[in-house]
Amino acid sequence: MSATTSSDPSLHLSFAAARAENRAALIPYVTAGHPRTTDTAAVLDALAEEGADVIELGVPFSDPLADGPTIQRSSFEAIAQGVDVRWTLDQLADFRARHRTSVVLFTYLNPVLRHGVDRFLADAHAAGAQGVLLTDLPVGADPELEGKFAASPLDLIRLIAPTTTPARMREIAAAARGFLYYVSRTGVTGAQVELQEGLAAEVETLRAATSVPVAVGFGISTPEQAATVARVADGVVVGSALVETLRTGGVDEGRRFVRALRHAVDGARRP
Ligand SMILES: O=P(O)(O)OC[C@@H](O)[C@@H](O)c1c[nH]c2ccccc12
Repeated sequence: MSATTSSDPSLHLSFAAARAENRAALIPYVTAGHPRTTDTAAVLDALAEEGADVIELGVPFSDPLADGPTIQRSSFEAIAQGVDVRWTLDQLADFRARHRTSVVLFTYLNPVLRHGVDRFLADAHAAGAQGVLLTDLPVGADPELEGKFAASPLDLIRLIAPTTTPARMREIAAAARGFLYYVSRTGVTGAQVELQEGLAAEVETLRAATSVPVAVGFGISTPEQAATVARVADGVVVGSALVETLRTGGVDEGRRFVRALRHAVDGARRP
């Protein structure tokens, strides 16, 4: 395992750099191996080159319960091409040799357990990941497993939903590392048209409860929506809309979409 130095990428530094420029961090999500395994290196390069602050890289899983149709489909197509934890980490290591953009691995508990938790933590760190988001590991659900993450250099990213009670919210906010992910609406991932009313107030409440930045995701599909969220949150996550653009338009269209998101988020500077 490589030793961590102060010049290594970190989620803290990525958000601090965005904050210093008075802008929100842009966090695109892509599924590893999608649309084609041969696209992944170019997709990741395009995200970094177009100014992603943090990349959320999905390790496809066969039962993606939290995902809507677009990301489910991308996961099934990637799995059909043989994509797994090992392959994804190899792609990440390859990317890390070229770019310093922070990377959060997104997956479910099952692929991590299959790979072996200790081995996953060591391999993900060695490949150059800064964080891990496991949608089916709620705070306090498995203290032993969570302890292993806490002892590792990787930040375990926690999710908060509009349905999370205030008491539970404080618990999660206190346990947060790297950043807090506020799910801006109930349901599964996927592009939608209207953003939840009252988002600004929800994000303010969260920011007051935690020492880490608050990123918002779920249903942000256009540059205009990204700009709206960028005015109130520390980070903006865009998944399904980008995955769909990559599927229909390939890497070039995906790159143009991220450029448009970046431009919109930069134009939404906060007071
Ligand atoms: O796809 P959307 O609606 O843009 O939402 C972000 C999202 O895809 C990404 O963060 C993500 C992918 N799968 C998830 C599962 C749970 C929480 C978050 C995610």
